[in-house]
Amino acid sequence: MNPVRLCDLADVENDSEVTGFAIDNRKVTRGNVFGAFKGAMFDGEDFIADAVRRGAVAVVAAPSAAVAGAAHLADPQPRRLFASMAAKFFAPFPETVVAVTGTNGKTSTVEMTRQIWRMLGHRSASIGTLGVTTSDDQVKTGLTTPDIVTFLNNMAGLKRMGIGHVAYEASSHGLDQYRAEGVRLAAVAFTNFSRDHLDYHATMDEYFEAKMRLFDEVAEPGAAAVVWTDDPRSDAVIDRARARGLKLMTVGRKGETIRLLDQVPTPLGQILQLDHDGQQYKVSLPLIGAYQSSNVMTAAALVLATGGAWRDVFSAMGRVAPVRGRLERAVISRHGAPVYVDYAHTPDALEAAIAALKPHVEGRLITVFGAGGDRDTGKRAPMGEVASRLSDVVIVTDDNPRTEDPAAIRAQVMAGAPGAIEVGGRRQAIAAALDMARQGDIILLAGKGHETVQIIGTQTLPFDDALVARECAA
Ligand SMILES: CC(=O)N[C@H]1[C@@H](OP(=O)(O)OP(=O)(O)OC[C@H]2O[C@@H](n3ccc(=O)[nH]c3=O)[C@H](O)[C@@H]2O)O[C@H](CO)[C@@H](O)[C@@H]1O[C@H](C)C(=O)N[C@@H](C)C(=O)N[C@H](CCC(=O)O)C(=O)O
Ligand SMILES: Nc1ncnc2c1ncn2[C@@H]1O[C@H](COP(=O)(O)OP(=O)(O)OP(=O)(O)O)[C@@H](O)[C@H]1O
Ligand SMILES: N[C@H](CCC[C@H](N)C(=O)O)C(=O)O
Ligand SMILES: [Mg+2]
Repeated sequence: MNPVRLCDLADVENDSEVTGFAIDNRKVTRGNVFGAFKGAMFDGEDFIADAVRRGAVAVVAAPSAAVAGAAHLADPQPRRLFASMAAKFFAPFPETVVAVTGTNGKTSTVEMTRQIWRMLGHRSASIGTLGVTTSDDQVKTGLTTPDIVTFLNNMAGLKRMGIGHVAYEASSHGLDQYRAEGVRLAAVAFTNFSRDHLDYHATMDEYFEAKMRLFDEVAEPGAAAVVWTDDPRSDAVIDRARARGLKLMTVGRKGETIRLLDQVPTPLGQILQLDHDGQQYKVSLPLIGAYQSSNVMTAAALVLATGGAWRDVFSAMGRVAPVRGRLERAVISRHGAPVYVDYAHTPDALEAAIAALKPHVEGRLITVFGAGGDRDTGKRAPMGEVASRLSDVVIVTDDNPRTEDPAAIRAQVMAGAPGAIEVGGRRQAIAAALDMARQGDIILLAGKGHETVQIIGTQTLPFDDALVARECAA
């Protein structure tokens, strides 16, 4: 293969050979392009000299950065320039890539998109909170949208494996930091919008704008835009999609592409009555939770947008498998109460998860949850409020307290949850819920879903809600 030269990647006359890309000086090797960005914790510009010492041939940084001994590729938005150069370096990528944004439902939607493509005979993958998932394997990356170098490297690796279809989650952090782009998108999707991450974004509008980068900038005109219609922000998203020249496809109760006419919960799932092209269809979705119907419809539209035939897509919708940690039934207690594990970690998601289980509760709904440390503090009381308004028993406990005092986080959640029981230590809380549950009750363990650790202080300890529930039930 011909060596890649700097002048192939950017508008410069420098023909130095480029061997790779790095955003962390400690990972720089000879011939790399180093991206020096100002972050939340560090200023990447402080590491430029070391990166050059390690052999960086070019540094992508703000115009004001001091760069000596390597080419300075200056841009007021260095992350964007870095992403576009790295994309040229790592290409080729899978031919059919779609991206999903929204506060909740991204992981479920990309995973269902992957599954439906697979059922249609395509080799497919999803990238997101669960890691990189293919039909054979799941490799964790640690973040929903990993850093741009890992992201593009993963995409190129999937292409080399012969995978042509990829659905990825574009988180607001990822979009804001240009770490989820560079790959041509066939379609983008919007699931919903509600409170989260206000530790990072100053206001709800700023949070929304970060998500809208996917529609306004990352997707090229002509790509399809799948929009869930039943969210207060849906119309704004539809306007953005039109303004950008995207091919609009809407799903939901007001959807034009797939309309939800009716939804009836059954013991093992739900029956959806859908309209497509003026015809009515009935889907037996083997997943409980009204919210999963939104996700499966969005996934179905993404597959339609990328060439799937309705007949095949429609039949595949009835065969999607549960997504790990999303209303996953972990165990049934000794007294006959099922225990569900769900990743709800926002007020809206908690409401959706509780609403999902409500139709199945004969006795009491017992909700166990906490709120993450070093994250949006303003969502804590509202989560408490939702849980206590909609459940019969609420147990407030710990969920990744990180560097905060767990008792102080619990107190902030309790402030919104009158009558809740406080149990420090998540294992103790789960044990307490299993102890009190009787036949007809349902237990919801919310907030950690698929996670397999509890982060306390700077320690990352093994912890899996589903496993702990099974242990407590034994
Ligand atoms: C707040 C946030 O999103 N931070 C992410 C961001 O870091 P940052 O750009 O602010 O970086 P920084 O640590 O301040 O460092 C600045 C620069 O100096 C470089 N550096 C730093 C130290 C050093 O010794 N050498 C060096 O070169 C860094 O590589 C970086 O380029 O970019 C890093 C890599 O690209 C991420 O690892 C890091 O995620 C942190 C660990 C994190 O916890 N992020 C969470 C909040 C997050 O992003 N979550 C969303 C999920 C949201 C959702 O799904 O709801 C996600 O997409 O995963
Ligand atoms: N369409 C939806 N509407 C409302 N709530 C939902 C929806 N889909 C999922 N949820 C809730 O949000 C939780 C997280 O779902 P999922 O992991 O699919 O979302 P996500 O957007 O990937 O979340 P994250 O931002 O943490 O990556 C679920 O466990 C459920 O409680
Ligand atoms: N993507 C989310 C996940 C939160 C999950 C919850 N268990 C927590 O740790 O707060 C975040 O990083 O804010
Ligand atoms: Mg996710």
